[in-house]
Amino acid sequence: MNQSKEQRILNFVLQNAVRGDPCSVMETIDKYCSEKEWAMNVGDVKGVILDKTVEEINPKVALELGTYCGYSAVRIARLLKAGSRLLTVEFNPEFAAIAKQMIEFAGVQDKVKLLEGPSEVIIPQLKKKYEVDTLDFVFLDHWKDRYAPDTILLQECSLLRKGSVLLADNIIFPGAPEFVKYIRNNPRFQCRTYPSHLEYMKVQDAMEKAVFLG
Ligand SMILES: Cc1ccc(Cc2cc(O)c(O)c(C(=O)NC/C=C/[C@H]3O[C@@H](n4cnc5c(N)ncnc54)[C@H](O)[C@@H]3O)c2)cc1
Ligand SMILES: [Mg+2]
Repeated sequence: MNQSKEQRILNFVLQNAVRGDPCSVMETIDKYCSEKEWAMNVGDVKGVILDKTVEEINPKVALELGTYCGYSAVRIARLLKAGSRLLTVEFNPEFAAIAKQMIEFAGVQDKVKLLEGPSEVIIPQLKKKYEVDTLDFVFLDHWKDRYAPDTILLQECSLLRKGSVLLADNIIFPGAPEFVKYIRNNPRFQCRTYPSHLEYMKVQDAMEKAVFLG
């Protein structure tokens, strides 16, 4: 049975990246996806916006929705201080298995907990089952029509506190119109748009940062 693109990306990392070196893993994925097969990782250009946001917040507890191959999980986890953790949610078992291997190869497994299942099921379990009080940072990069409902769900589950920061990928391409409408008109969020480019392409994209005001 021929391999999936995601399996080919993982194999390329296992054969070409330096084990235990998160930057080497990110660079290797970016190299493969810009030269051989495009894939929907946040990538090296928007990745800098992600890095700056994580460094500014220095989150103790971070949540990622949509692990995919684990590129942004590695990217975020490499910046987390000792004792901080990233919970990343992925419902596709094949992608979850690939991401798990990617995270372990990068050597950030002690900071990352991969939760397999749909965000709408996992989010309501975060407090009791995963011992979360509130989230300092949330990276949204899953199906774009889930951004708004999951942002509402996070609030309903009291997982956001004054100052919690959401960062959403793909505000322009593929776009998340319901989310943008919801968040920008919402007095409980302070929003800012970061124009950028789609990963590995000369296509306009943007990220939206939304700070919960409590
Ligand atoms: C054809 C085409 C390709 C790519 C683009 C451009 C483009 C560029 C980008 O940066 C993109 O992020 C995307 C994009 O669609 N991302 C969706 C990413 C989903 C991942 O998250 C997983 N997932 C999806 N919903 C859930 C959920 N509820 N609970 C748990 N996991 C979920 C999936 O299992 C995938 O692992 C697209 C435009 C058009
Ligand atoms: Mg994306």
